[in-house]
Amino acid sequence: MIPIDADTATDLSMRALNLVNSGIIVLDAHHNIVLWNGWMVPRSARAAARVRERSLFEVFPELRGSRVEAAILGALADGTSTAIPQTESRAPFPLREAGSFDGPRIEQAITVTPFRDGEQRFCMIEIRDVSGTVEREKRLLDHAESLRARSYVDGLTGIANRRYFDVALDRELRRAQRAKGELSLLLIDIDSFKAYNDHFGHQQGDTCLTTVAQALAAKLKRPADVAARYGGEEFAAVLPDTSLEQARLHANAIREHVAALALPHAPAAHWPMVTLSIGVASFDRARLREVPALIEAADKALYAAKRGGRNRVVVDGDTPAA
Ligand SMILES: Nc1nc2c(ncn2[C@@H]2O[C@H](COP(=O)(O)OP(=O)(O)OP(=O)(O)O)[C@@H](O)[C@H]2O)c(=O)[nH]1
Repeated sequence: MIPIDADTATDLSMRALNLVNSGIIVLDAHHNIVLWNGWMVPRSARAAARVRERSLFEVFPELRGSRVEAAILGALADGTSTAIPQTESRAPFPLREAGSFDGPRIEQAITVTPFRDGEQRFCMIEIRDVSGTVEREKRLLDHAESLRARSYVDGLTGIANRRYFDVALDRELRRAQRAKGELSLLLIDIDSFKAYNDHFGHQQGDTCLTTVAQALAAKLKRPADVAARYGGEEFAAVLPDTSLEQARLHANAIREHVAALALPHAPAAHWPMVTLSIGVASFDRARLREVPALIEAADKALYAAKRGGRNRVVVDGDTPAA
């Protein structure tokens, strides 16, 4: 091995420092820059010769009052090391992708480490580019968010699915119980849908389901109202702050709206156009205070609407249809 003298070793150290894949700045006790490595040059658009012996806060005045300034003061005064993760202070140094003058700032993770040379104090600032990590994190969060949103949406009709309905009904029922409020539930079924499928085919059946779902959602105007596909050709609506009689009116408006679309039905159906039967029940402290009882009451009313001839609304407590 060829022996290396001290000067050569220093020269090699400097060259290695310029190859490091993060920003290295060394400051003296007066915050003046004594070292500015090669990584910093294209990202700050400042050559080492232009910044050496100048105060860091003169080169980057915006660092005044920042977490970075506090860390530097701490390092030079008390010898404290500080790590500033990107989550705490995203991009304190105005550094950009090499060659880009107006692009977004590089996301930065920063460490400030004090050291001494004899009596003299220094501190080293290391800046790592964590933009890739931040971007990946953001993509993962976006992906998780879209999965969560999709897991609550019915794939065919685009309205809320059964899972969302269960969550919403449970939440609204608890709220009604707590606040002594009102809450109504509609169970909605497309009449003679088997005949529709048999006559027009399953694909047109799917289109019909989507049209009805969208018409139902469009009739529910309050933000807290929920229209959901309950299963198959059955839908449900959760209507907070709505009494039984108000819910009857809503249900009739929905029924009339869908009948007025005049979607042609199969010859074997009860009515010449696509129609709905709707059962209505409301939260009732004495009798219908839990989800299963409320659903059962709405389902019984729906069954009565079917027996009563379809294309009608039956409300829990109405005289049973003949
Ligand atoms: N096209 C399509 N049809 C569906 C879907 N889900 C359920 N159905 C059909 O809906 C029909 C429901 O039929 P039934 O439960 O016998 O009731 P109905 O013919 O609507 O008669 P009533 O409810 O008594 O008026 C069945 O033929 C199911 O195949 C779906 O996602 N797409």
